[in-house]
Amino acid sequence: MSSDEERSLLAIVAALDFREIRMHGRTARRTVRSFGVDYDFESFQLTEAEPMPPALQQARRRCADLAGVAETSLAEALVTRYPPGSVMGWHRDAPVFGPTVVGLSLGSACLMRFRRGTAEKRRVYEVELVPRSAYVLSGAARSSWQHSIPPVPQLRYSVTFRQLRRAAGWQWITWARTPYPGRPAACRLTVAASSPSRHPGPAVRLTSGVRSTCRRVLPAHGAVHEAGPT
Ligand SMILES: O=C(O)CCC(=O)C(=O)O
Ligand SMILES: [Fe+2]
Repeated sequence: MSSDEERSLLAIVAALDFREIRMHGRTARRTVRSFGVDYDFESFQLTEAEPMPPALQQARRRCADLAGVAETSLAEALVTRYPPGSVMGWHRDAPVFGPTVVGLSLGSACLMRFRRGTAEKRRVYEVELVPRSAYVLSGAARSSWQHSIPPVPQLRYSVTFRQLRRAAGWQWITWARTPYPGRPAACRLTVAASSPSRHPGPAVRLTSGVRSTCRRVLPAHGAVHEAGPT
């Protein structure tokens, strides 16, 4: 995406009416706005949201091309506003969403961290997300690795495009009630066949089309906690 394209998309995104997120009884510092589908972080419920404005549909087209999926399969656009110092805690995207997630970064750079494994064996990797770039999370990077955003240095926006695991009907709402440990078999990952020691990091495809292996960071750097309502 060019600087001009980013500027015009930012003008639209920055003017959106963002809403607060309450998770585990606390209000996160980042705020969000959903299009297409709305996901409630506390009740794990999906509801229909208003359609994406044309500028987001255009961005979705580019992101769908990058990921090699049909643009209409990216049913949700979640716009997140990160004020300086705000974070996104460790998570995997809910199993109600499909196998491919595409994220677009706007405004300023941040890191995205990845981890998996139990505490003593845990490895943490990170990639830099530069503004105007997009990343694709699929395979194990989507389903097995957790990801987080450590405190962002400056105001940043992201647009996360996600598929619904079941496009038709509303049966998947019951899946959304099942948090990760008990997620249905259909949500299991396609783990890369490569040996974990040779390819230890998650394969995250960035805009360049290069499958980059993330840089490993010390486990101590992996802690990202939701900041309080300050
Ligand atoms: O800010 C980002 O790009 C990460 C967004 C994310 O992880 C999510 O929306 O689930
Ligand atoms: Fe995520």
